[in-house]
Amino acid sequence: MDFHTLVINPGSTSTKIALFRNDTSLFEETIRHQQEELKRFKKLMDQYDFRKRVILDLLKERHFEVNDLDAVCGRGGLLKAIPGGTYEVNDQMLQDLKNGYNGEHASNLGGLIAFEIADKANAKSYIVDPVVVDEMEEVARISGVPELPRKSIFHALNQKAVARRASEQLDKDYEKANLIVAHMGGGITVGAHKDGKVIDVNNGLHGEGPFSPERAGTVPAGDLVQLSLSGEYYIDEIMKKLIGKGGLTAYLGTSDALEVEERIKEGDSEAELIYQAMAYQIAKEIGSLSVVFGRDLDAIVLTGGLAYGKDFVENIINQVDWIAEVLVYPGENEMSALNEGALRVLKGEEKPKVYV
Ligand SMILES: Nc1ncnc2c1ncn2[C@@H]1O[C@H](COP(=O)(O)OP(=O)(O)O)[C@@H](O)[C@H]1O
Ligand SMILES: CCCC(=O)OP(=O)(O)O
Repeated sequence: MDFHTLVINPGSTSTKIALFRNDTSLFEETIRHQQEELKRFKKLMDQYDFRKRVILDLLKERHFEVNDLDAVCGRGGLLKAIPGGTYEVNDQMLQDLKNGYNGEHASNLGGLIAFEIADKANAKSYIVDPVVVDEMEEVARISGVPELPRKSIFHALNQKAVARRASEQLDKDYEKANLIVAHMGGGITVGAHKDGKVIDVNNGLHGEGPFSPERAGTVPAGDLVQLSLSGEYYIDEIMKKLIGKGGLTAYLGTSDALEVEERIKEGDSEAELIYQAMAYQIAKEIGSLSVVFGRDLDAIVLTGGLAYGKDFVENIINQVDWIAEVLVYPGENEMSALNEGALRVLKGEEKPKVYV
């Protein structure tokens, strides 16, 4: 029997869509959204109709009938912290995605849009390895302020998929490998994968780790408090400085690394400094996680959209290759990882987990 699965992956700077027949990709497309285009939406949920329309228009262009779908699998979402796996979308999940239980991120739209499209087609809807997968060790949760424990919010789906690929290349079981994986996209997360678990990782959403094309990363905490209380900004404006309008966007007015690279080629020294600083912060994050493994690190893995940037990647490698071998997998494997998660359930090889 053939299973047709539509995969939906809303990211901070793009909407990715793919259609699979069993494990064969029939098409995959990335629609990049300029800041200008998303700026008109005040809240994430305001993007719902826009992102759904993008997906449905594309299916129409490809002459694919929604009713022929067996499943729709979305990337989700800022739910409660949960173990990895495939979850069927249910009412509790819809509610938590809508309310942003752990905050706002484009992937909240993944499960919601998947459910609506699947519901109309009488198909199943799932999410796989959402950004809240939490395998952190207790020692890594301590932040220094008891009311503010560190949280595991990261590119779980791609980090896990790429870590498995790297382990295979190293001829090791993922469950026995020691890896540092840096996912470098609209957000940037760097995770310590030990024996198949991500035991430490920066919270890629809420102001921790390297700055990214659209996020601030770690900022001086006291100064942030002062700025927040200065009376010059509403809370939403401060949050936007951390997520959405931080990082490259704040310094250079764009989240598009290709544009930044173009500007550097044309001699823009400000663009060069900021781009170098982003590479420097990623290298420092990798360096700090390396102590988790002592001398037993198998490899450092670079992935995500920014890993296509040759000079950018070279810059990071030059700073960290003394620590361990560096493997580079540009882009991400999220679409096939989502499809595989749904397919395992559709084929009855695995039971879907229930979100409560
Ligand atoms: N060929 C490329 N060279 C350098 N940077 C690239 C390339 N392709 C995409 N990028 C950059 O990668 C970032 C987006 O990465 P991606 O993983 O697609 O993000 P997300 O899924 O978080 O939206 C953007 O800054 C984009 O400009
Ligand atoms: C850290 C949560 C996942 C994330 O940041 O995804 P994008 O880079 O796609 O925005």
